[in-house]
Amino acid sequence: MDSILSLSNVSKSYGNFPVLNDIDLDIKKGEFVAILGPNGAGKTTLVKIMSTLSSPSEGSVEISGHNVADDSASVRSMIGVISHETHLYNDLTAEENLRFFGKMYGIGSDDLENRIDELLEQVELIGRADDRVSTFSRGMKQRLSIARSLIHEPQLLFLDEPYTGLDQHASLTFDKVLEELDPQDTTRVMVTHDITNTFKICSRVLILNGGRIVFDSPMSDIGSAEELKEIYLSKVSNHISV
Ligand SMILES: Nc1ncnc2c1ncn2[C@@H]1O[C@H](COP(=O)(O)OP(=O)(O)OP(=O)(O)O)[C@@H](O)[C@H]1O
Repeated sequence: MDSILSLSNVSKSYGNFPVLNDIDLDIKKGEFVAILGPNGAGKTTLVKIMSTLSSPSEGSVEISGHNVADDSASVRSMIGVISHETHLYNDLTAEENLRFFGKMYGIGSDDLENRIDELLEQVELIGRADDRVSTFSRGMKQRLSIARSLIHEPQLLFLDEPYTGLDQHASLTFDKVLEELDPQDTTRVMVTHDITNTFKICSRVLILNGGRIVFDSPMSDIGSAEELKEIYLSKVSNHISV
């Protein structure tokens, strides 16, 4: 399998405070990688560095062979990010938001209109297409933000606690959206605290603790969600999270 994302000796400090320590990581095309870890382990910082939103203090990141520091513009068109921040315009309708982001990515008009309809169907907001985002609940904004992140069919999708704010039905809908992405077209990296769901949907699991990767395994080597929970506790129990 081809590598889509490589980190070499990545470290990050805020002032004198080290958050990530010497991370080496290679993610192959088609993988669905979960990043687990206690509060303050450095998960969001790692995803921000992977997705060009933050720079490492040391080391380098490559996406599809492009060095992120030298070529962030071409890299950004290949990636999508779903995080706590929805990056939506409140004064625009759902459809106008998606049209705005689609145009920003240079998607042609006919393709874009079809894509907007398809995504609004998928996240079950087609009935609210013409309503302003300011009238949406938090969960609805999160669902629209999921559609926004997929508008340009990114090769690499970063998800930082994407279930935040979603009710049970919306979470299941979102699982379906993720499942429907062709793994060969979209590699996924997800920060989450939900071990049971991670076991169900991810193909590889990393555990981050104290700014280091303390566990990295294909999910197929782990027998059950219970076993993954035990592994998690054994890997984080000796460390105090900050
Ligand atoms: N902009 C910043 N300036 C200073 N310190 C920061 C900044 N962002 C994060 N940190 C610190 O870096 C450490 C790691 O934070 P990070 O958000 O990456 O953790 P996390 O594993 O995602 O945690 P959580 O599970 O709570 O979301 C924490 O100690 C945090 O206080």
